[in-house]
Amino acid sequence: MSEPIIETDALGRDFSVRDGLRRRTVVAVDDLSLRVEAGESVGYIGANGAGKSTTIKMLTGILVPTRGAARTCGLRPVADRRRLAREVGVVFGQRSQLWWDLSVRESFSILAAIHGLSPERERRRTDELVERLEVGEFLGTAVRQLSLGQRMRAEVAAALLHSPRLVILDEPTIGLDVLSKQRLREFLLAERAAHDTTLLLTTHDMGDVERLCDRVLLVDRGRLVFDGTLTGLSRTVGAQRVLVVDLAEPTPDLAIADTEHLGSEAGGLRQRLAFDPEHTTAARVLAAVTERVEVRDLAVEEPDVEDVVRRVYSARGR
Ligand SMILES: Nc1ncnc2c1ncn2[C@@H]1O[C@H](COP(=O)(O)OP(=O)(O)OP(=O)(O)O)[C@@H](O)[C@H]1O
Repeated sequence: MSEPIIETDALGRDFSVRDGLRRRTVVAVDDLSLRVEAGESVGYIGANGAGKSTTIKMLTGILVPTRGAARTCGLRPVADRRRLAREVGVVFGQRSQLWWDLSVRESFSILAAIHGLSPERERRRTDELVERLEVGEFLGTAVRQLSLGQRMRAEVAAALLHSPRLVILDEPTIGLDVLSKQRLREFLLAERAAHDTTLLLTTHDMGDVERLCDRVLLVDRGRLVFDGTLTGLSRTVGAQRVLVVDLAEPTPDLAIADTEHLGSEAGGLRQRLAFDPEHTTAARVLAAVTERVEVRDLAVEEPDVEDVVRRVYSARGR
């Protein structure tokens, strides 16, 4: 087997925090052992404070581990941090890595210089990313004047300019509208297909995980509690789906076998019914509803990551 892109062995990190007059140790990450192969796309998920950012910081050499070891792209993240920067691209959804007062084009040129790209490679790669991320129309605009969607496209292009083998994205689609999310996801999929790029992303958006990731790692209180596919994760907790029905007339709360009534809106014109896909199907629930009342419209909502995570946590006695 070829060398993994990420490999950790019992990795851990503690923080000492002030608690009144005393100091207390917070175990942010503990006993984390995992292996991510080249070309994989992995969703790293967990509730707020589970330890995702701390893991990413250790993998990229920003934080020194308290215990254990990590290798990223075959390098030691802290000791080889400068070499590692050439292999990894990082995108933070909530923090800009671009120069606020410079234009997007100028930011790209500086990054190309930092990474030591030849003029030819810089031109080719910039052209490719500008076209595929549709950045051209605002290349000359100062970063601070961009909309969130434009800025995220510019951030992603900047992080990928040096063609990193590993791209780490921390909440890449947060705050984006549906269309911008979709375009960003399509781009990432195409980039992965074209260059066999490895993706590691943290997100609270199920859509990101569903569309982009073939593997999910779930952390709880710093520990890895699940490693597998999204379907496998949903199955472990019997994740629910929700059928939303718009009815022809106001209707009292529907009581349908194998469903849980989650709520009604507009005096019963819209109702939400949760069901477990292991026990019934959307079609069967819909059939039972249409026996009682005329259905005008419907939608099936997938469980979101938060919901799945909550269920895993409650199954673990939290
Ligand atoms: N610099 C720090 N000093 C003290 N405690 C910290 C520090 N960084 C993180 N922690 C603590 O470590 C734990 C894990 O935090 P971390 O930011 O890694 O979680 P996260 O999963 O990324 O959360 P979020 O989804 O909110 O970003 C939390 O309890 C957090 O308060």
